[in-house]
Amino acid sequence: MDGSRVSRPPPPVQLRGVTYAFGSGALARPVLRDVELAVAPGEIVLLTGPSGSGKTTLLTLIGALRAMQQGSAQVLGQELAGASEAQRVALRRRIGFIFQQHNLLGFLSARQNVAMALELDRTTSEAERLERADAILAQVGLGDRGESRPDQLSGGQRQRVAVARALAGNPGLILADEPTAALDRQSGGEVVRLLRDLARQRGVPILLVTHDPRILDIADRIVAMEDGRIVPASQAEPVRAG
Ligand SMILES: Nc1ncnc2c1ncn2[C@@H]1O[C@H](COP(=O)(O)OP(=O)(O)OP(=O)(O)O)[C@@H](O)[C@H]1O
Repeated sequence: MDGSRVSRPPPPVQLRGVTYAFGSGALARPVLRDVELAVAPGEIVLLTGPSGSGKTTLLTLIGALRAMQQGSAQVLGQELAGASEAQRVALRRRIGFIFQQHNLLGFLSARQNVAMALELDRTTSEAERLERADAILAQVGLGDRGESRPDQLSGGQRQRVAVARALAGNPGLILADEPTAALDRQSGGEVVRLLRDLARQRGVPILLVTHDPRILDIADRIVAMEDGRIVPASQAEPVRAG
């Protein structure tokens, strides 16, 4: 048998020649230049680099939060170059997002915030969604705080609710943008270790943008960006411990 014809599933994220600019014409300002990056199944990749190097722009392209301009981005089997808005919306529903600020709704309880992520699943009742939310809140150590609103929780607890919400819909990929930026050292470390452990159990890959040198040890691989390009590890500026 010809082994070369056995088809492997494509990696969850495969970028080729991704180039992106803000503005147009003479005012066009390139922020991503020919980016090549792959994330393997279950892999935890940290994306670091100086402010303005293009990390967040890259993450929002992969998350189908903005339209591609040049190059190819295959994410969970969807090619994003030329994808329609409907295809991008459908892909976003298969990705768990975690942002710097927790982005929880202040007037909803923790369990309602998590259950909301399941609302797109029309096969489940509200009661079932809340039950699933309670189960995942227990996994992030907040089994007894389901009725608390975000303003009744600490920063670290809020971010753990955000982790629960991101995982609740069984995503195929987690994208996180500076998830520890608003947290102190201890709670930041706890949140990302929890995220890593839960993602590992489920085999979900993570791409996480961070400036935080204290959490680099959670990564399977660290990728550095400079001036819109991925730089080989040997050329990357050393990340200084804060
Ligand atoms: N909506 C926008 N319009 C115009 N320029 C933008 C826009 N968003 C970002 N930029 C610019 O694109 C460049 C890359 O920004 P980006 O946020 O991707 O960098 P970053 O590496 O994530 O930075 P940081 O670590 O500070 O968040 C920056 O120079 C930024 O000013």
